[in-house]
Amino acid sequence: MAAVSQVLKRSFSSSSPMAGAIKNVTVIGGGLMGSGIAQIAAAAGQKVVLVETNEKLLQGANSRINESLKRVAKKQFKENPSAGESFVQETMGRISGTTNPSEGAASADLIVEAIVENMGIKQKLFATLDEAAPKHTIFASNTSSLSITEIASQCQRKDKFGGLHFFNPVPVMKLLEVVRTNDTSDETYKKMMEWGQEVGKTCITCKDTPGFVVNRLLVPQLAEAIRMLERGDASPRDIDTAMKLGAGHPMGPFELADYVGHDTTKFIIDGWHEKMPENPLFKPSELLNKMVKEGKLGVKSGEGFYSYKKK
Ligand SMILES: C[C@H](O)CC(=O)SCCNC(=O)CCNC(=O)[C@H](O)C(C)(C)COP(=O)(O)OP(=O)(O)OC[C@H]1O[C@@H](n2cnc3c(N)ncnc32)[C@H](O)[C@@H]1OP(=O)(O)O
Ligand SMILES: NC(=O)c1ccc[n+]([C@@H]2O[C@H](COP(=O)([O-])OP(=O)(O)OC[C@H]3O[C@@H](n4cnc5c(N)ncnc54)[C@H](O)[C@@H]3O)[C@@H](O)[C@H]2O)c1
Repeated sequence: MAAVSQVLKRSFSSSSPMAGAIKNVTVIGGGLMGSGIAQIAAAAGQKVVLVETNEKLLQGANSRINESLKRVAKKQFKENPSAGESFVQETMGRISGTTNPSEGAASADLIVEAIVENMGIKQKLFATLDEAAPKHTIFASNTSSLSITEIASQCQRKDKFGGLHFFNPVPVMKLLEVVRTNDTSDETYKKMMEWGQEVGKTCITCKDTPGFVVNRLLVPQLAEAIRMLERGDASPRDIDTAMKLGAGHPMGPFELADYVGHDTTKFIIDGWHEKMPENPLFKPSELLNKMVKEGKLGVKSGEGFYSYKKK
Protein backbone atom coordinates (compact mmCIF):
# COMPACT_ATOMS: atom_id res chain seq x y z
CA MET A 1 0.00 0.00 0.00
CA ALA A 2 1.48 3.35 -1.07
CA ALA A 3 2.23 5.96 1.58
CA VAL A 4 -0.25 8.80 1.78
CA SER A 5 2.24 11.42 0.56
CA GLN A 6 2.87 9.59 -2.75
CA VAL A 7 -0.82 9.10 -3.49
CA LEU A 8 -1.87 12.57 -2.35
CA LYS A 9 0.77 14.13 -4.66
CA ARG A 10 -0.78 12.08 -7.48
CA SER A 11 -4.31 12.97 -6.46
CA PHE A 12 -3.57 16.70 -6.23
CA SER A 13 -1.66 16.67 -9.50
CA SER A 14 -4.92 15.74 -11.27
CA SER A 15 -7.70 18.31 -11.54
CA SER A 16 -9.13 19.09 -8.13
CA PRO A 17 -12.61 17.60 -7.52
CA MET A 18 -15.78 19.39 -8.61
CA ALA A 19 -16.75 21.89 -5.97
CA GLY A 20 -18.63 20.00 -3.33
CA ALA A 21 -18.40 16.52 -4.85
CA ILE A 22 -16.92 13.83 -2.59
CA LYS A 23 -13.77 12.59 -4.34
CA ASN A 24 -11.34 12.06 -1.45
CA VAL A 25 -12.50 9.66 1.24
CA THR A 26 -10.68 8.79 4.45
CA VAL A 27 -11.69 5.61 6.27
CA ILE A 28 -10.61 5.27 9.89
CA GLY A 29 -10.32 1.64 10.95
CA GLY A 30 -9.36 -1.10 8.52
CA GLY A 31 -11.10 -4.03 10.14
CA LEU A 32 -14.04 -6.06 8.87
CA MET A 33 -16.06 -2.99 7.90
CA GLY A 34 -13.47 -0.28 7.26
CA SER A 35 -11.61 -2.39 4.72
CA GLY A 36 -14.90 -3.01 2.87
CA ILE A 37 -15.84 0.69 2.91
CA ALA A 38 -12.38 1.65 1.61
CA GLN A 39 -12.72 -0.99 -1.11
CA ILE A 40 -16.07 0.16 -2.48
CA ALA A 41 -15.07 3.84 -2.44
CA ALA A 42 -11.87 3.07 -4.37
CA ALA A 43 -13.77 0.80 -6.76
CA ALA A 44 -16.08 3.77 -7.44
CA GLY A 45 -13.03 5.78 -8.58
CA GLN A 46 -12.40 7.80 -5.43
CA LYS A 47 -9.04 8.45 -3.73
CA VAL A 48 -9.05 6.63 -0.42
CA VAL A 49 -6.82 7.00 2.63
CA LEU A 50 -7.13 4.14 5.11
CA VAL A 51 -6.09 4.83 8.69
CA GLU A 52 -5.18 2.04 11.12
CA THR A 53 -3.37 1.87 14.43
CA ASN A 54 -0.24 0.16 13.10
CA GLU A 55 1.48 -0.93 9.89
CA LYS A 56 0.70 -4.65 10.47
CA LEU A 57 -3.04 -3.95 10.62
CA LEU A 58 -2.76 -1.70 7.55
CA GLN A 59 -1.14 -4.55 5.64
CA GLY A 60 -3.85 -6.89 6.90
CA ALA A 61 -6.52 -4.54 5.59
CA ASN A 62 -4.66 -4.28 2.29
CA SER A 63 -4.64 -8.04 1.75
CA ARG A 64 -8.28 -8.36 2.84
CA ILE A 65 -9.25 -5.73 0.24
CA ASN A 66 -7.11 -7.37 -2.42
CA GLU A 67 -8.71 -10.79 -1.82
CA SER A 68 -12.20 -9.35 -1.87
CA LEU A 69 -11.54 -7.39 -5.08
CA LYS A 70 -10.38 -10.60 -6.73
CA ARG A 71 -13.72 -12.25 -5.82
CA VAL A 72 -15.61 -9.26 -7.25
CA ALA A 73 -13.45 -9.22 -10.40
CA LYS A 74 -13.93 -12.95 -10.95
CA LYS A 75 -17.67 -12.33 -11.21
CA GLN A 76 -17.75 -8.92 -12.90
CA PHE A 77 -15.07 -9.71 -15.50
CA LYS A 78 -15.82 -13.40 -16.03
CA GLU A 79 -15.37 -13.05 -19.80
CA ASN A 80 -12.27 -10.87 -19.59
CA PRO A 81 -9.85 -11.91 -16.81
CA SER A 82 -7.17 -9.39 -17.84
CA ALA A 83 -9.69 -6.54 -17.47
CA GLY A 84 -10.45 -8.01 -14.07
CA GLU A 85 -6.77 -7.86 -13.13
CA SER A 86 -6.58 -4.19 -14.24
CA PHE A 87 -9.71 -3.44 -12.17
CA VAL A 88 -8.05 -4.90 -9.08
CA GLN A 89 -4.73 -3.10 -9.68
CA GLU A 90 -6.34 0.28 -10.45
CA THR A 91 -8.63 0.04 -7.42
CA MET A 92 -5.76 -0.89 -5.11
CA GLY A 93 -3.76 2.01 -6.60
CA ARG A 94 -6.37 4.48 -5.32
CA ILE A 95 -5.92 3.35 -1.72
CA SER A 96 -3.11 4.65 0.48
CA GLY A 97 -2.53 3.99 4.15
CA THR A 98 -1.34 5.79 7.24
CA THR A 99 -1.24 5.24 10.99
CA ASN A 100 -1.69 8.98 11.60
CA PRO A 101 -5.41 10.00 11.68
CA SER A 102 -4.60 13.73 11.35
CA GLU A 103 -2.45 13.10 8.26
CA GLY A 104 -5.21 10.89 6.88
CA ALA A 105 -7.79 13.63 7.44
CA ALA A 106 -5.84 16.42 5.73
CA SER A 107 -7.29 16.01 2.23
CA ALA A 108 -10.63 14.38 2.95
CA ASP A 109 -14.00 15.49 1.58
CA LEU A 110 -15.59 12.73 3.68
CA ILE A 111 -14.30 10.78 6.68
CA VAL A 112 -16.03 7.48 7.53
CA GLU A 113 -15.16 6.06 10.93
CA ALA A 114 -15.27 2.29 11.43
CA ILE A 115 -13.29 1.75 14.61
CA VAL A 116 -14.15 -0.17 17.76
CA GLU A 117 -17.79 0.21 18.96
CA ASN A 118 -16.87 2.38 21.92
CA MET A 119 -18.39 5.82 22.48
CA GLY A 120 -15.43 7.37 24.29
CA ILE A 121 -12.88 6.22 21.72
CA LYS A 122 -15.06 7.41 18.84
CA GLN A 123 -15.66 10.80 20.48
CA LYS A 124 -11.92 11.25 21.15
CA LEU A 125 -11.04 10.35 17.57
CA PHE A 126 -13.57 12.78 16.08
CA ALA A 127 -12.41 15.59 18.38
CA THR A 128 -8.89 15.11 16.96
CA LEU A 129 -10.19 14.91 13.39
CA ASP A 130 -12.27 18.09 13.90
CA GLU A 131 -8.99 19.99 14.36
CA ALA A 132 -7.12 18.29 11.49
CA ALA A 133 -9.70 18.01 8.71
CA PRO A 134 -10.55 20.84 6.28
CA LYS A 135 -13.61 22.87 7.23
CA HIS A 136 -15.71 21.38 4.39
CA THR A 137 -15.07 17.75 5.36
CA ILE A 138 -18.13 15.69 6.24
CA PHE A 139 -17.82 13.28 9.20
CA ALA A 140 -19.75 9.99 9.38
CA SER A 141 -19.73 7.02 11.72
CA ASN A 142 -20.43 3.43 10.68
CA THR A 143 -21.52 2.63 14.24
CA SER A 144 -23.97 -0.27 14.65
CA SER A 145 -25.73 1.03 17.70
CA LEU A 146 -24.33 4.21 19.23
CA SER A 147 -25.97 7.62 19.03
CA ILE A 148 -24.55 9.74 16.18
CA THR A 149 -25.57 12.86 18.14
CA GLU A 150 -23.45 11.70 21.11
CA ILE A 151 -20.51 10.67 18.91
CA ALA A 152 -20.59 14.17 17.34
CA SER A 153 -20.93 15.96 20.69
CA GLN A 154 -17.23 16.95 20.93
CA CYS A 155 -17.12 18.35 17.38
CA GLN A 156 -17.75 21.88 16.12
CA ARG A 157 -19.05 20.67 12.75
CA LYS A 158 -22.30 19.15 13.99
CA ASP A 159 -23.97 20.34 10.77
CA LYS A 160 -21.50 18.22 8.76
CA PHE A 161 -21.93 15.05 10.84
CA GLY A 162 -24.11 12.00 10.12
CA GLY A 163 -24.26 8.22 10.16
CA LEU A 164 -23.35 5.97 7.24
CA HIS A 165 -24.19 2.45 8.43
CA PHE A 166 -22.96 -0.24 6.04
CA PHE A 167 -23.66 -3.97 6.29
CA ASN A 168 -21.26 -6.89 6.43
CA PRO A 169 -19.83 -7.89 3.95
CA VAL A 170 -19.74 -4.34 2.60
CA PRO A 171 -18.92 -5.24 -1.03
CA VAL A 172 -21.99 -7.49 -1.19
CA MET A 173 -24.73 -6.04 1.03
CA LYS A 174 -26.70 -3.49 -0.98
CA LEU A 175 -28.09 -1.45 1.91
CA LEU A 176 -26.72 1.76 3.39
CA GLU A 177 -28.52 3.41 6.31
CA VAL A 178 -28.00 7.20 6.07
CA VAL A 179 -28.64 8.68 9.51
CA ARG A 180 -29.18 12.38 10.14
CA THR A 181 -29.20 14.04 13.53
CA ASN A 182 -31.19 17.18 14.39
CA ASP A 183 -28.05 19.16 13.49
CA THR A 184 -27.15 17.47 10.16
CA SER A 185 -27.63 20.12 7.46
CA ASP A 186 -29.69 19.43 4.34
CA GLU A 187 -26.55 19.90 2.22
CA THR A 188 -24.63 17.29 4.25
CA TYR A 189 -27.54 14.87 4.12
CA LYS A 190 -27.84 15.31 0.34
CA LYS A 191 -24.10 14.72 -0.16
CA MET A 192 -24.18 11.57 2.01
CA MET A 193 -27.12 10.18 0.05
CA GLU A 194 -25.44 10.98 -3.30
CA TRP A 195 -22.17 9.44 -2.15
CA GLY A 196 -23.99 6.31 -0.97
CA GLN A 197 -25.48 5.88 -4.42
CA GLU A 198 -22.11 6.59 -6.06
CA VAL A 199 -20.53 3.68 -4.15
CA GLY A 200 -23.34 1.40 -5.35
CA LYS A 201 -25.66 1.22 -2.36
CA THR A 202 -29.42 1.58 -1.97
CA CYS A 203 -29.82 4.23 0.70
CA ILE A 204 -32.55 4.43 3.30
CA THR A 205 -32.90 7.21 5.83
CA CYS A 206 -33.77 7.00 9.49
CA LYS A 207 -33.56 9.06 12.64
CA ASP A 208 -30.70 8.80 15.11
CA THR A 209 -32.29 6.10 17.30
CA PRO A 210 -30.64 2.98 18.84
CA GLY A 211 -29.83 0.52 16.06
CA PHE A 212 -31.37 2.69 13.38
CA VAL A 213 -33.60 0.27 11.37
CA VAL A 214 -31.94 -3.11 10.70
CA ASN A 215 -30.07 -3.61 13.95
CA ARG A 216 -33.02 -2.55 16.09
CA LEU A 217 -34.87 -5.48 14.56
CA LEU A 218 -31.92 -7.84 14.02
CA VAL A 219 -29.91 -7.67 17.25
CA PRO A 220 -32.86 -8.62 19.49
CA GLN A 221 -33.31 -11.66 17.26
CA LEU A 222 -29.64 -12.64 17.64
CA ALA A 223 -29.91 -12.12 21.41
CA GLU A 224 -33.12 -14.18 21.59
CA ALA A 225 -31.44 -17.01 19.61
CA ILE A 226 -28.62 -17.08 22.16
CA ARG A 227 -31.19 -17.15 25.00
CA MET A 228 -32.89 -20.08 23.21
CA LEU A 229 -29.53 -21.91 23.25
CA GLU A 230 -28.93 -20.98 26.91
CA ARG A 231 -32.31 -22.47 27.79
CA GLY A 232 -31.38 -25.66 25.90
CA ASP A 233 -34.40 -25.36 23.59
CA ALA A 234 -32.42 -26.32 20.43
CA SER A 235 -28.87 -26.49 19.01
CA PRO A 236 -27.18 -23.62 17.13
CA ARG A 237 -27.14 -25.74 13.96
CA ASP A 238 -30.87 -26.51 14.18
CA ILE A 239 -31.79 -22.91 15.02
CA ASP A 240 -29.71 -21.73 12.03
CA THR A 241 -31.29 -24.34 9.74
CA ALA A 242 -34.74 -23.35 11.00
CA MET A 243 -34.24 -19.66 10.17
CA LYS A 244 -32.65 -20.38 6.77
CA LEU A 245 -35.28 -22.87 5.62
CA GLY A 246 -38.21 -21.52 7.63
CA ALA A 247 -37.66 -17.77 7.23
CA GLY A 248 -35.49 -17.68 4.08
CA HIS A 249 -32.53 -15.99 5.79
CA PRO A 250 -29.19 -16.39 3.97
CA MET A 251 -27.50 -17.11 7.31
CA GLY A 252 -28.94 -18.35 10.58
CA PRO A 253 -28.54 -16.23 13.74
CA PHE A 254 -25.46 -18.11 15.04
CA GLU A 255 -23.71 -18.05 11.65
CA LEU A 256 -24.53 -14.34 11.44
CA ALA A 257 -23.38 -13.59 14.99
CA ASP A 258 -20.09 -15.36 14.19
CA TYR A 259 -19.84 -13.30 10.99
CA VAL A 260 -20.55 -9.93 12.62
CA GLY A 261 -18.18 -10.63 15.52
CA HIS A 262 -19.20 -11.31 19.14
CA ASP A 263 -17.24 -8.30 20.39
CA THR A 264 -19.41 -6.01 18.22
CA THR A 265 -22.65 -7.75 19.26
CA LYS A 266 -21.64 -7.54 22.94
CA PHE A 267 -20.82 -3.82 22.61
CA ILE A 268 -24.27 -3.27 21.07
CA ILE A 269 -26.23 -5.22 23.70
CA ASP A 270 -24.27 -3.75 26.63
CA GLY A 271 -24.78 -0.23 25.27
CA TRP A 272 -28.54 -0.70 24.83
CA HIS A 273 -28.92 -2.41 28.23
CA GLU A 274 -27.29 0.62 29.82
CA LYS A 275 -29.66 2.99 27.97
CA MET A 276 -32.80 0.83 28.38
CA PRO A 277 -32.24 -1.43 31.44
CA GLU A 278 -35.92 -2.28 31.68
CA ASN A 279 -36.06 -3.79 28.15
CA PRO A 280 -35.66 -7.61 28.46
CA LEU A 281 -34.63 -7.81 24.78
CA PHE A 282 -31.31 -6.20 25.64
CA LYS A 283 -30.53 -8.22 28.77
CA PRO A 284 -26.82 -9.17 28.55
CA SER A 285 -26.09 -12.83 27.83
CA GLU A 286 -23.75 -14.77 30.14
CA LEU A 287 -22.83 -17.12 27.27
CA LEU A 288 -21.96 -14.25 24.91
CA ASN A 289 -19.94 -12.50 27.64
CA LYS A 290 -18.08 -15.77 28.34
CA MET A 291 -17.24 -16.27 24.66
CA VAL A 292 -15.92 -12.72 24.28
CA LYS A 293 -13.89 -13.13 27.49
CA GLU A 294 -12.39 -16.35 26.04
CA GLY A 295 -11.59 -14.56 22.76
CA LYS A 296 -14.08 -16.67 20.79
CA LEU A 297 -15.20 -13.75 18.59
CA GLY A 298 -16.44 -15.77 15.62
CA VAL A 299 -14.97 -15.76 12.12
CA LYS A 300 -12.48 -13.00 12.99
CA SER A 301 -10.84 -15.09 15.71
CA GLY A 302 -11.33 -18.50 14.07
CA GLU A 303 -13.89 -19.70 16.60
CA GLY A 304 -17.33 -18.68 17.78
CA PHE A 305 -20.41 -20.83 17.88
CA TYR A 306 -18.71 -22.69 15.03
CA SER A 307 -15.04 -23.30 14.29
CA TYR A 308 -13.41 -21.51 11.33
CA LYS A 309 -9.86 -22.71 11.88
CA LYS A 310 -8.27 -23.67 8.56
CA LYS A 311 -7.86 -27.47 8.59
C1 LIG B 1 -24.23 -5.59 13.11
C2 LIG B 1 -23.98 -4.60 11.98
O1 LIG B 1 -24.04 -3.26 12.47
C3 LIG B 1 -24.98 -4.71 10.82
C4 LIG B 1 -24.70 -5.90 9.97
O2 LIG B 1 -23.80 -5.94 9.18
S1 LIG B 1 -25.74 -7.23 10.21
C5 LIG B 1 -25.14 -8.39 9.05
C6 LIG B 1 -25.71 -8.13 7.66
N1 LIG B 1 -25.23 -9.18 6.77
C7 LIG B 1 -25.90 -10.33 6.59
O3 LIG B 1 -27.00 -10.52 7.07
C8 LIG B 1 -25.19 -11.35 5.75
C9 LIG B 1 -26.09 -12.53 5.47
N2 LIG B 1 -25.31 -13.51 4.70
C10 LIG B 1 -25.20 -13.42 3.34
O4 LIG B 1 -25.72 -12.54 2.68
C11 LIG B 1 -24.39 -14.49 2.66
O5 LIG B 1 -24.28 -15.62 3.51
C12 LIG B 1 -22.96 -13.99 2.29
C13 LIG B 1 -23.02 -12.93 1.17
C14 LIG B 1 -22.25 -13.41 3.51
C15 LIG B 1 -22.15 -15.16 1.77
O6 LIG B 1 -22.88 -15.69 0.67
P1 LIG B 1 -22.92 -17.27 0.45
O7 LIG B 1 -23.59 -17.53 -0.82
O8 LIG B 1 -23.46 -17.87 1.68
O9 LIG B 1 -21.41 -17.71 0.36
P2 LIG B 1 -20.22 -17.21 -0.55
O10 LIG B 1 -20.04 -18.16 -1.68
O11 LIG B 1 -19.10 -16.97 0.40
O12 LIG B 1 -20.56 -15.77 -1.22
C16 LIG B 1 -21.41 -15.71 -2.33
C17 LIG B 1 -20.82 -14.68 -3.27
O13 LIG B 1 -20.84 -13.42 -2.62
C18 LIG B 1 -19.62 -12.72 -2.92
N3 LIG B 1 -18.90 -12.44 -1.69
C19 LIG B 1 -19.10 -13.00 -0.48
N4 LIG B 1 -18.30 -12.43 0.41
C20 LIG B 1 -17.56 -11.49 -0.26
C21 LIG B 1 -16.57 -10.54 0.10
N5 LIG B 1 -16.16 -10.42 1.36
N6 LIG B 1 -16.06 -9.73 -0.86
C22 LIG B 1 -16.46 -9.83 -2.12
N7 LIG B 1 -17.40 -10.69 -2.55
C23 LIG B 1 -17.94 -11.50 -1.62
C24 LIG B 1 -18.79 -13.57 -3.78
O14 LIG B 1 -18.93 -13.18 -5.11
C25 LIG B 1 -19.34 -14.95 -3.55
O15 LIG B 1 -19.16 -15.67 -4.71
P3 LIG B 1 -17.73 -16.44 -4.84
O16 LIG B 1 -17.59 -17.32 -3.63
O17 LIG B 1 -17.88 -17.14 -6.11
O18 LIG B 1 -16.68 -15.36 -4.88
N1 LIG C 1 -18.98 -6.23 12.18
C1 LIG C 1 -20.10 -5.89 11.57
O1 LIG C 1 -20.86 -6.74 11.04
C2 LIG C 1 -20.49 -4.43 11.50
C3 LIG C 1 -21.44 -4.02 10.56
C4 LIG C 1 -21.80 -2.66 10.51
C5 LIG C 1 -21.20 -1.73 11.36
N2 LIG C 1 -20.26 -2.18 12.24
C6 LIG C 1 -19.61 -1.15 13.08
O2 LIG C 1 -18.38 -0.80 12.43
C7 LIG C 1 -17.37 -0.49 13.41
C8 LIG C 1 -16.19 -1.40 13.20
O3 LIG C 1 -16.64 -2.73 13.32
P1 LIG C 1 -15.74 -3.91 12.73
O4 LIG C 1 -16.57 -5.15 12.79
O5 LIG C 1 -15.13 -3.50 11.44
O6 LIG C 1 -14.59 -4.00 13.86
P2 LIG C 1 -13.13 -4.59 13.71
O7 LIG C 1 -12.68 -4.91 15.10
O8 LIG C 1 -13.08 -5.63 12.65
O9 LIG C 1 -12.31 -3.34 13.14
C9 LIG C 1 -12.11 -2.18 13.91
C10 LIG C 1 -10.75 -1.67 13.49
O10 LIG C 1 -10.57 -0.36 14.00
C11 LIG C 1 -9.20 -0.23 14.36
N3 LIG C 1 -9.10 0.89 15.29
C12 LIG C 1 -9.52 0.93 16.59
N4 LIG C 1 -9.27 2.15 17.10
C13 LIG C 1 -8.71 2.88 16.11
C14 LIG C 1 -8.24 4.22 16.00
N5 LIG C 1 -8.29 5.05 17.04
N6 LIG C 1 -7.73 4.62 14.82
C15 LIG C 1 -7.67 3.78 13.76
N7 LIG C 1 -8.10 2.50 13.78
C16 LIG C 1 -8.62 2.08 14.96
C17 LIG C 1 -8.83 -1.56 14.97
O11 LIG C 1 -7.43 -1.75 14.89
C18 LIG C 1 -9.61 -2.53 14.07
O12 LIG C 1 -8.80 -3.01 13.01
C19 LIG C 1 -18.05 -0.63 14.77
O13 LIG C 1 -18.55 0.63 15.16
C20 LIG C 1 -19.20 -1.58 14.46
O14 LIG C 1 -20.29 -1.43 15.36
C21 LIG C 1 -19.88 -3.48 12.35
